[in-house]
Amino acid sequence: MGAAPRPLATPLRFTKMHGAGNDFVVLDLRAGAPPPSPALSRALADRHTGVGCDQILTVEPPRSAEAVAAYRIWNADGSPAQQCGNGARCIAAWLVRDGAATGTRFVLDSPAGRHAVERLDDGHYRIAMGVPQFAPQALPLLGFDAAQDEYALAVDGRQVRFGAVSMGNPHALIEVEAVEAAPVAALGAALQAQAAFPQSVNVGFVQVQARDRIRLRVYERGAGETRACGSGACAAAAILMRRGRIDREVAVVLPGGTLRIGWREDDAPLTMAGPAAFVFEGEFLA
Ligand SMILES: N[C@H](CCC[C@H](N)C(=O)O)C(=O)O
Repeated sequence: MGAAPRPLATPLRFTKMHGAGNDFVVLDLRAGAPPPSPALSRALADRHTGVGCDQILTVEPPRSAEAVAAYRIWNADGSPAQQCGNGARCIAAWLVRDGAATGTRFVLDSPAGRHAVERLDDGHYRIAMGVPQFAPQALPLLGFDAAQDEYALAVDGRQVRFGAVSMGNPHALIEVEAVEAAPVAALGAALQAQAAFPQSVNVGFVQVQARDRIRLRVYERGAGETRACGSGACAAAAILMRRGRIDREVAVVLPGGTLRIGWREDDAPLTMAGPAAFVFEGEFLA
């Protein structure tokens, strides 16, 4: 029998949550504890030896006078991210349960900016996710000077056509006939590896079913395919709305659930509404 694992000097309390199946470990750092190191993020995210999650979310003191709190995001591979739509809804629900957020409307700060939050009657949350940025430099996407409805790159000898937008984090979008048949992992990883995406990219595969309903799968940067990607749903809707392919209110059907995106006009913030669920609380000892 080997020696027992030496537990952490002080157990790390966490809350396990998910938004439409995209799952998170939430850490309360409002008392000033440092953010998780990449190694700790990977240890927490490990689905066999850790808690298991797609991303780690931290709750932190607000950065602006209007906000009740700030949040930050680390992917399962330990890399930081500037935005997480499903995570924003979970942070909102966490702050309501904590008592720090009262009423039905409050503000959160994220690395991507400031977000108005609305608590909805059905327990869902609507988040203002900011104005989509189509300039290639915003992702960054190298090799293109100005925003295009569609880009093309040679990937493993094949021309891949995609849309691109930043929601604070980078997104590429490929239209497919049927999402269940899409080469999500193979093509997602291949596109992420392109030099044109120096900070990698989240890769969405979208099937337009109607002008108010799309199906989406996302191969996320730093996590692989997730059951839902909130900023990915925003990105897919923004790209398809800008192309005139869908209306300005759309249901985005992901493997883990459905999100509702609205974007009334191009220079207005895009909004995303959907669920946030608590799963369990615990102490991480490893
Ligand atoms: N993988 C993303 C971060 C998490 C986004 C996703 N989980 C969401 O709900 O928006 C990135 O590296 O930009």
